[in-house]
Amino acid sequence: MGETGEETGADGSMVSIADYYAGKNVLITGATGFMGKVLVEKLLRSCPEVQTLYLLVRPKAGQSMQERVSDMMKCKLFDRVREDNPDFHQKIVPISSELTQPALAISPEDVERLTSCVNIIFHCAATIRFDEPLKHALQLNVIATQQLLNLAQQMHHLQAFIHISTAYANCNRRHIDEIIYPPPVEPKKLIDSLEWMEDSIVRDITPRLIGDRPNTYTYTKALAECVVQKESSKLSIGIIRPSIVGASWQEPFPGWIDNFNGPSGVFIAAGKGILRTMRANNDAVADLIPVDVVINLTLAAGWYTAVHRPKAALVYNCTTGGINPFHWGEIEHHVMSSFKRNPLEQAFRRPNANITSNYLMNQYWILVSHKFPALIYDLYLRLSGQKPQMMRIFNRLHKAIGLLEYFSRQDWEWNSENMNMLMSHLSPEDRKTFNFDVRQLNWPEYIENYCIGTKKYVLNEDMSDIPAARQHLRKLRNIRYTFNTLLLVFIWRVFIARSQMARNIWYFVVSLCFKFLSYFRASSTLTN
Ligand SMILES: CCCCCCCCCCCCCCCCCC(=O)SCCNC(=O)CCNC(=O)[C@H](O)C(C)(C)COP(=O)(O)OP(=O)(O)OC[C@H]1O[C@@H](n2cnc3c(N)ncnc32)[C@H](O)[C@@H]1OP(=O)(O)O
Ligand SMILES: NC(=O)C1=CN([C@@H]2O[C@H](COP(=O)(O)OP(=O)(O)OC[C@H]3O[C@@H](n4cnc5c(N)ncnc54)[C@H](OP(=O)(O)O)[C@@H]3O)[C@@H](O)[C@H]2O)C=CC1
Repeated sequence: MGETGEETGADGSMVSIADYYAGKNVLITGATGFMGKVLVEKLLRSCPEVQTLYLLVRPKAGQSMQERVSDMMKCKLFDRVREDNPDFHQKIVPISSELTQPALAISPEDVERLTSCVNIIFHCAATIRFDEPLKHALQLNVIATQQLLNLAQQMHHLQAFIHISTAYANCNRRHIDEIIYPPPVEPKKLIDSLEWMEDSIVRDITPRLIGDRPNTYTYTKALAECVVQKESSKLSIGIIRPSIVGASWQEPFPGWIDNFNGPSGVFIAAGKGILRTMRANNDAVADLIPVDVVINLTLAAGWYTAVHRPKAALVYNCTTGGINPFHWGEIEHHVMSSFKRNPLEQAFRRPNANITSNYLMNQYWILVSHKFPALIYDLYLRLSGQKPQMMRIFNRLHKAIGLLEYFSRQDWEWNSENMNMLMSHLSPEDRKTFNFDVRQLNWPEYIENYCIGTKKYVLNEDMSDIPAARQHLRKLRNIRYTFNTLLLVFIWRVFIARSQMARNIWYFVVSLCFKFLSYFRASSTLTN
């Protein structure tokens, strides 16, 4: 490990976060991902004196790493940085790297360059898929982390290594402290044993290995924490554990989001009127955390780790539930009302999703509100000479929500003392610039911006089209009324009009309703 971070400025006062990053060379993995992009943007905007950002990037989908990084910098997320400094791209140096390859596939020249100048590492890259085969998740989330740590140890001027984990790495526990729990298995042993196994054998034993964790993602993230901890005597390490990372709260502008992960895909499916039911506990805490909060905390933790050099790796549970709780029932309410005010274009049905913790109820609504309409719509498509597609969409949706339900049906308690400790070390100015105080978060406002963000930045829909989208919802409502009326007439003709007994029951029910109505009217006249 290289030199220490400067604890105080020239006047003896504690250096601010921006002052600390001034002149520093920063290495970032996962910079093309959702959180990585926000990290790069914030560093450039709020720490304008930072020297160079080295981004480990792989070529992908026919694009070279240079092209990918140039595209990334054109993104709307960087508008504010571009305004402040049109030449900001000069601070960014992409380094070709495929994290699943030996030595991360970094060229010897680049290794030389990195080891001689990097001061701080932010390790964001990971596979976050819940259905990732164990071998691949292990390769990327654990082995690549180990290789990055090996590289970090060769760096002469490294002051801090910040690893992004997840608050759900230990989701097999109800209460989660800011400590690294013993691993479910010794990572090295697992790596050695899986190496010679065929993929089909690994697939068969995966459920036994992951035990009471829901997927290979949380399992390998737990193993990665242990791998990181093992190096904490040689490096100054911080581990950030965010819960469910959502759209931005304030920075660089409210509601920025660029993917379907976590709740975003659920919100969109509900806004499009496709998703009508999902298993979730109304009263369970929905531990969403805005991406800008996570990034502010990450940068502050980088500063703290470099300046204070804690003896053991410090873990920061970055969650909202214990500080400013909000529940899935409330999320459902606000998401629905937001999409009614700001509808998405070309909705399949009017947005009306309900969550329930009851398995049978959910199955009933899947049948009535998902499969039946999909069947009718596919029939319509077939009859009009088009390819049926709705059932296929629902099957994919059911697979996705099936993987998410583990997280929406229960809640966890996270201790977040280190987050509070970190906040207490910031100057009032830094507390504003790198705000991660979620007590100030106004949930209804945040959810509204989140939903608008999915519309604008994920679906690329224009806000000026909202009147047309509203008109479309009115059309859908009229179709529903017409359909219900036709169904009632059909039921009457087929079942009631043909049987005396059914007619008697029908008249009895109708007269009971009338009696109830006149009683209700009479009693309300008396009270007035
Ligand atoms: C109003 C109701 C209120 C409800 C309240 C309840 C909400 C509950 C939400 C609970 C969230 C819990 C999250 C827990 C997070 C743990 C935190 C973390 O650490 S880790 C972070 C969390 N990690 C995660 O969240 C990862 C979870 N995701 C996965 O594991 C996989 O995506 C998959 C298995 C679900 C689908 O795999 P597969 O079938 O192979 O599909 P591909 O992936 O290959 O995508 C193909 C295409 O489809 C697109 N698209 C994708 N999703 C959706 C969608 N929902 N819709 C539409 N589209 C979607 C996608 O963009 C792509 O487009 P293109 O590029 O082709 O154009
Ligand atoms: N999103 C969330 O809700 C949460 C995320 N986290 C953690 O935050 C971190 C970032 O997550 P997020 O930004 O959402 O994830 P994304 O999937 O958006 O980004 C993943 C990043 O990792 C890179 N990467 C993946 N595989 C490789 C590879 N083989 N070689 C090089 N780079 C690779 C991706 O690059 P490429 O563009 O080339 O694919 C991308 O830049 C992860 O560690 C995750 O575990 C923790 C809690 C919640």
